[in-house]
Amino acid sequence: MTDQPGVVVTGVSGRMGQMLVRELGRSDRLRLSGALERPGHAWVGRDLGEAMGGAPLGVTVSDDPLDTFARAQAVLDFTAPEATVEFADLAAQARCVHVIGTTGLQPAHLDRIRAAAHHAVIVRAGNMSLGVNLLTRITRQVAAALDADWDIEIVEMHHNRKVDAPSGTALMLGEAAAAGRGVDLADASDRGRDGLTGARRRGDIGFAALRGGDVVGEHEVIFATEGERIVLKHIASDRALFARGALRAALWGQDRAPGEYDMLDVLGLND
Ligand SMILES: NC(=O)C1=CN([C@@H]2O[C@H](COP(=O)(O)OP(=O)(O)OC[C@H]3O[C@@H](n4cnc5c(N)ncnc54)[C@H](O)[C@@H]3O)[C@@H](O)[C@H]2O)C=CC1
Ligand SMILES: O=C(O)C1=N[C@H](C(=O)O)C[C@H](O)C1
Repeated sequence: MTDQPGVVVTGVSGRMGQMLVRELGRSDRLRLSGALERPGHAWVGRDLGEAMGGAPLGVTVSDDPLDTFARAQAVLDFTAPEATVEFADLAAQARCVHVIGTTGLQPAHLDRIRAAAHHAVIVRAGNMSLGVNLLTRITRQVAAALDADWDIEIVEMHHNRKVDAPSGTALMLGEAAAAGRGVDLADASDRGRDGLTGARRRGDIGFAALRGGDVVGEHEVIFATEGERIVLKHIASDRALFARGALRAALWGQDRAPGEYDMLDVLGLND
């Protein structure tokens, strides 16, 4: 028996799920205690290591969240919005730290997550990397220093399997720019221009999403005015950095008071 916190990885066959398992294998502070996939998935009932094409890990892939969460202290969740809100309820019941990386969450999903956070620790971020979280701080600062003569555009590119747009990261950067400017993103956001759109509205924060190939994640915040542009850019070239951020959040959340936190809290970048 070990006193390292036990961790469940949900969506374990996914791009992030498998990366989380690899990073847990390297950790000497957390141990993999369970693996979850959706009911009907081919991996359910199989040894996780073998399903991943390697040596047995002694962990059987389950489709029963209640049972796996009951034997864990943390849940690492990079799945899909409907799954994530169900896991938020169940992880809170089991008093597990729920680390949510899932993006594409709509207001109703966010309300349910907020309710679950009354009972347990939830760390949620559209991007778990240090670089992007720092970039949100820089974006807020630059936006605060410039007036609306500077147009703000956020451009992101991801792999061709991504199902949500704009990315969670782009929205985090948009929120940061809006906060710096002292406006509400919901009022200022301009998404998906097409056709005869008319001229750009002063003060808008524009979003553009590109999809192609195997791009892990690239984000640019562009501040453009007459005669000059400032471009802030982050490039993620390895999903391991998101996984390492999630493990750090799971550890940070142990023994913390219930509530909803983000990676700025975990990284000590919140003011
Ligand atoms: N916050 C961050 O740092 C990052 C967030 N993401 C987000 O994580 C999510 C997943 O991304 P990927 O791994 O690329 O997707 P993916 O499609 O490769 O994996 C998702 C997995 O979730 C599983 N799943 C869906 N419903 C489930 C359920 N009810 N129970 C158990 N498993 C279920 C699917 O079967 C699949 O294996 C996306 O929302 C993505 O935007 C991705 C990378 C970094
Ligand atoms: O789906 C992805 O791959 C990613 N999703 C997150 C997002 O929506 O921003 C984080 C990262 O960019 C990769």
